[in-house]
Amino acid sequence: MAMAAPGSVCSSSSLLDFGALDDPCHRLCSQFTGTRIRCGVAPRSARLAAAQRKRLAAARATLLQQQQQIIPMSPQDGGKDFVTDTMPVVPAIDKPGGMWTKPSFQRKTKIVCTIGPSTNTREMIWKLAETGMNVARLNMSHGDHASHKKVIDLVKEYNAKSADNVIAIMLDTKGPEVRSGDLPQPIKLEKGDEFSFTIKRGVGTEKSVSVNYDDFVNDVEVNDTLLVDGGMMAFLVKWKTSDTVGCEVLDGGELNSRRHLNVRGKSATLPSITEKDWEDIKFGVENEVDYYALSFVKDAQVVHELKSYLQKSSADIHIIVKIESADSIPNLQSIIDASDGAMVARGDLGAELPIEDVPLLQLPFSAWFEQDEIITKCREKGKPVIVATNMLESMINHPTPTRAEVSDIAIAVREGADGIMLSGETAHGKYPLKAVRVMHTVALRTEATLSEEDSPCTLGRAFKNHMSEMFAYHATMMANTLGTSILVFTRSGFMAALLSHYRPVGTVFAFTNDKKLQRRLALYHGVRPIFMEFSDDAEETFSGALGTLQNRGLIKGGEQVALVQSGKQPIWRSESTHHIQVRKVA
Ligand SMILES: Nc1ncnc2c1ncn2[C@@H]1O[C@H](COP(=O)(O)OP(=O)(O)O)[C@@H](O)[C@H]1O
Ligand SMILES: C=C(OP(=O)(O)O)C(=O)O
Repeated sequence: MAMAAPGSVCSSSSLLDFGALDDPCHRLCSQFTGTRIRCGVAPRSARLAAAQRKRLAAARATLLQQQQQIIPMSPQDGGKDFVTDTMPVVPAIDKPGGMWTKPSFQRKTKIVCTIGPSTNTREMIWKLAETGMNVARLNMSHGDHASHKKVIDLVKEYNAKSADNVIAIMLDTKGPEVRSGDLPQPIKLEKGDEFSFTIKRGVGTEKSVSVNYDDFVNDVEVNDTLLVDGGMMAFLVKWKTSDTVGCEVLDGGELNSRRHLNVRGKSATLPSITEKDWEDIKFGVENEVDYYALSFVKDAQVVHELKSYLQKSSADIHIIVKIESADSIPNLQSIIDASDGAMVARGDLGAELPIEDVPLLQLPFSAWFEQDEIITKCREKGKPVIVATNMLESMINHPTPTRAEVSDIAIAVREGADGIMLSGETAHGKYPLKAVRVMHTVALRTEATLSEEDSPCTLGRAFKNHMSEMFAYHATMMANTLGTSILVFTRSGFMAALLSHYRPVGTVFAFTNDKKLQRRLALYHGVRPIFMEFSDDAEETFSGALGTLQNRGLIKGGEQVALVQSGKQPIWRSESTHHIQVRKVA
């Protein structure tokens, strides 16, 4: 039975609609309606809670078993290594069209890969995608439009050819970042050496290099500490003139071309969206990217400005705000409210703030779930969060990660990040595929250890008022209890994002008739987006979706699945309808 929404009053018995009824299913779900409330409200009895925990553990064990069967392996990464030593791996299977294995859809935390010289070919884009990349990031601080266009076209070609995988494209703006200029060759500097940074163009000698930002000399004071690449090298400012800043080297090293420059504790006074950024944003509109990662956002105003530009351009591109500037911290909440998602850009953040503050700032992305206003926004909008930078830094040059890097990934997964990001590891590293595979495996392992209690707190004031949230919540609880996947049918992505936010144990298969939405959903935690044409007949759509999953080996006959249909744009009725069913796959 379906129910009318929003605003209609419903009894608990009308909440759930079972396509293929069976007794255990009925029993479990009726236990749920009205009683399965976490976040401060105790379960009905300890016995019930223990039974539920047991069921969840069993569901997780089954899922993990399935996941272990489909760990991807690229030909390049073939052979034994630490991953194969610890987990069963299915050998690569050659498929027509150069696809040699499926990525594991069941990893919930998504992997964002920066594309650069190591990976900007057709072969590498394919391999990254098949190894586990979910989002391809283009860093506009490097390369030109022609090289980024080539990558966009390759990702689109992959998406068009891949039967069951889709990659989102994220354009990361350069932003008001301060960088040193090009150098003919790297400069070696030692502690105590004198070196200067100048706003004069085209300087690149043993003693001085250009800086791309004219107000640099005004922003910097004598005795400031200047950091290169977040602290790889450090300089003490000793003097300045109208165009040059003279420094003494505190921590030496090798200075390469176009390196990040930060003044410890200060943000540059540049506008958040520079002229170059507007050019790049326009390029993103023309090439229909899925996300902008907006650099150095200091306040919500800049997000509104970009949104209104996108609206005028009729461009449906979501904005991920990069939190990387000291100035953004006091405005964190309004920035997040204005955005479609956020990135903890730890590189610049760790340079502008004391480095020991960075993990504390990463924390609020999960702690937000306990902060009323932000949890409400997250729940209503299901905004994704990406943790970025240095996650597998040592793998730029080495084939295995450090233990600390593995722990860093595990922490981000436990904190509930939607995405974890690779930068230099995939852009210019020696082992891009191995890095993706390590991320994949560590995320998968960590997710398998998380209990339902680690999911974000769910019930609050929005629950009482918002029909979609209530359905997303109950669908999650129901699917968790039964150990099922969830199928959601969505035209706007809203219900899929809500379900993702509730972090169900099983995969959320999000069926959509919109290819752009399909790509966008690739970033959302636990969501496996699948394109399908919807029929006017709901039953036809449902059986088509179940058939697709069965044909692809994603569900098996006899397995139960939960079906959820959003109320905003129902697939089979003209009036607004919400619907949850549990079905046994034929
Ligand atoms: N499109 C590109 N073209 C050339 N090099 C790139 C590109 N994207 C990334 N890189 C290289 O990979 C490094 C790491 O990527 P990322 O962390 O995104 O850059 P950065 O830290 O410089 O902002 C960059 O410093 C640059 O050397
Ligand atoms: C992701 C980051 O930004 P970018 O690499 O673009 O400087 C960062 O600073 O962590």
